[in-house]
Amino acid sequence: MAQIEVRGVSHRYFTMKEETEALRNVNLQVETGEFVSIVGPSGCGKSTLLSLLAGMIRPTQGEVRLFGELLTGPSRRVGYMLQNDSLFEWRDVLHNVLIGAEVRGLDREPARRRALELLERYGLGGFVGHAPKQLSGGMRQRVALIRTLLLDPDILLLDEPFSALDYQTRLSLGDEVAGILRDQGKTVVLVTHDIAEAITMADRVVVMSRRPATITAEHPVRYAAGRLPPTALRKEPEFSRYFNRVWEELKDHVRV
Ligand SMILES: Nc1ncnc2c1ncn2[C@@H]1O[C@H](COP(=O)(O)OP(=O)(O)OP(=O)(O)O)[C@@H](O)[C@H]1O
Repeated sequence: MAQIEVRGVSHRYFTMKEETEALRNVNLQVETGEFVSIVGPSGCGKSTLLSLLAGMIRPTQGEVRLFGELLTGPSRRVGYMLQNDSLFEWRDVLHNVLIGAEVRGLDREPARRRALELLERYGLGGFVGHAPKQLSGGMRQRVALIRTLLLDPDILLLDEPFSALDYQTRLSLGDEVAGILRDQGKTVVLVTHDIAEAITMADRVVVMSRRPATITAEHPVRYAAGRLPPTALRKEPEFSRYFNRVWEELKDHVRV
């Protein structure tokens, strides 16, 4: 059984002024432990698809099933990470990581121990008492990821988590995050504009059309499978083959 099942999903937004058809008949299955990237032209409906998976909105048509059950609202088994790290500036790193646990009312001491363990394990052990503003952009995103991991979700939804960062930081954080997520064995759905990032991080790349978006192609990335960090995969001979294949698929949907 697939962990995520999107069946015949269409979504329209209604405002006072207009109606926007964001998604049309989207079908997608993601297996347990799989890492799927979603690429598509700007404004096509990628974030809408993630919001549906997060249970924050309901589809106008079709259904989303997680773990075999119809999704009717946010699930505790799903973590969501956005482009903006949304750290609270007045809380130190540890207390930012603990925020979700507090909201959920988890026991303080075990949560604190696990937070410290994760911070240590992923290179932030020396920054526990720092304020977010004392950290680099890449470190802040790592804190945001650890905050999400603390709640131990089975599924992680990542919406352009690196796009606010400069290119070098983006590359090295991509390596770190890919390593952390493989290490944690999570099911991941990553939305990105960056084809290279999509190919080198995921087991499968899903291409969406322009709005109303549907899935036009899926490319299993057979050479990756967590074998090497994303930056090393960029140097592999198969990389450009996958890149061109995805770009060929995508370019007709991109308007300049
Ligand atoms: N809350 C909303 N109300 C009305 N329209 C919306 C809402 N959210 C998104 N839309 C519209 O739905 C369409 C799809 O938006 P969405 O944010 O899902 O696209 P995207 O592919 O994630 O965009 P980007 O590539 O810019 O991040 C866009 O036309 C957007 O303006």
